[in-house]
Amino acid sequence: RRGGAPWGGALHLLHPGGPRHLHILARTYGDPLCLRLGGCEVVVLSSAAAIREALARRWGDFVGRPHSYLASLVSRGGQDLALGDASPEWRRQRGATRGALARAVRHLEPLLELQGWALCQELSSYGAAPVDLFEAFTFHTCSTICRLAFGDLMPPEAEVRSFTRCVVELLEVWGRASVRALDVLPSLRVLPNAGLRELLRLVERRDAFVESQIRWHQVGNVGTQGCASPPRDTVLGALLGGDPTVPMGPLGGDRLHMALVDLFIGGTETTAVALLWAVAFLLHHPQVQDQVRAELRQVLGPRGTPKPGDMGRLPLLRATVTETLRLRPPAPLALPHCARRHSSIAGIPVPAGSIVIPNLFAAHHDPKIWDRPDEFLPERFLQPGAPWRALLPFGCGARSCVGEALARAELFVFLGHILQRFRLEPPSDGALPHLGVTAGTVLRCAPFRVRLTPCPPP
Ligand code: HEM
Repeated sequence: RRGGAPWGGALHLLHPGGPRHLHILARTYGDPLCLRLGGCEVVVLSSAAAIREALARRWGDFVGRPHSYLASLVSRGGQDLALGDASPEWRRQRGATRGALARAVRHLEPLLELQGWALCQELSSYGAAPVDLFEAFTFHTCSTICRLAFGDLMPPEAEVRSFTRCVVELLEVWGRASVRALDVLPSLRVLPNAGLRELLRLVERRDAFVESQIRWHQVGNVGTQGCASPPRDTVLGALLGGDPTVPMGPLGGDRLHMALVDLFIGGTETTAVALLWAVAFLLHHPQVQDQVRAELRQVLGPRGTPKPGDMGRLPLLRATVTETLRLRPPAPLALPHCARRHSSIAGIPVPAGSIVIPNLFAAHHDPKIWDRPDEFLPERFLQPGAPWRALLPFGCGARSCVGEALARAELFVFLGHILQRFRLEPPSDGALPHLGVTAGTVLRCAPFRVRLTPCPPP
């Protein structure tokens, strides 16, 4: 409808250009863009105004998630916080998880200090050799969630590293075209599928790790610092009912299991790729690196380190993180929503059952809102009147990201620690990272290497 996007346009949805092609389609055919795919209405929203209208103002109409064969297989029949449809059980699961995270995030400062320090120690160990930082970043974002979830009773490092690889591989295998095809072409489900077998093997490994942690904490062990399990101020402790102030708790069974799983799946790779994109842009813009480092030195002195509460005092570091999230939102198409009843967006009728895709990538590149939208300009967020409301890397409304505060704090603290300790330089052949985007649930950047040169003490 609206502009009558041809069937050929719909094929772009499945094409590995992903969000960028949807963005071009929206510019050509308008917003919202309505397509018919395999008998289903798909509505793509490409402006912040339309996304806010659907997900925040009319949240009750669009709070659902579409049914998916694969999502159901990996989430114990849809008991998932992120992919489960809206129901009273889901509402309780989301309320309890948000409450538990919000409580744990209040104690974030020492935890991020420790994790930021450990990250820089690992980076120091690479010496002057150019390195790909993907593995280090995913391990430290996953460890942060482990510390929040399990406190000082978190599993040993080797186990967390192996679990991190499992979480990353799971998203990679799930995103393969041969596996995704099972969602749209049911007839393929009767054929053997190597990707699906691998996906189910990874789900088993993921579940074994999470289940062993829940069991270990339920029986009331004693941690290295003598605290009884589950510690009240951890996410798992609060979800198990250790904290009566957490609303809608306690959780149990599959809902508890899948809530924990979602913290790891939702928070590991997204946060790590945001850090990687920040490093990639800073390699292209060494002058921004120098300015952020100067700000860190001036505000924190020679020994201070950035804390989550310093965002107001370190506006350029914060703006650098924000500009990275604008240009490369780690979840470029968010997660699909489903219309629970007949509704409308921007005056266009949307039938019940339609799939609604918020194209955050397009909204963040909208030339009507953003001046020079394709350029990395952190200073745009230092100016009065910057269009903050058009920035939606975590979505908005009733299904917005539950880990937003944690992710923002991690990105700010980790990037600050790295820039205080190291100059980011390209390898000796001068090769700069490729900044192009590819399709996928998570917006990965092409692998690149960086040299980490220790900064001389001020
Ligand atoms: C830079 C990092 C992150 C980004 C950009 C991001 C982005 C998003 C987006 C766009 C959504 C979908 C919103 C929608 O459906 O409209 C989402 C959902 C979600 N995120 Fe994040 N996220 C990040 C980090 C995290 C972290 C650290 C956690 C937890 C520890 C987390 C847990 C979740 C969960 C559980 C959901 C599902 C919420 C629901 O369906 O009700 N995310 N996130």
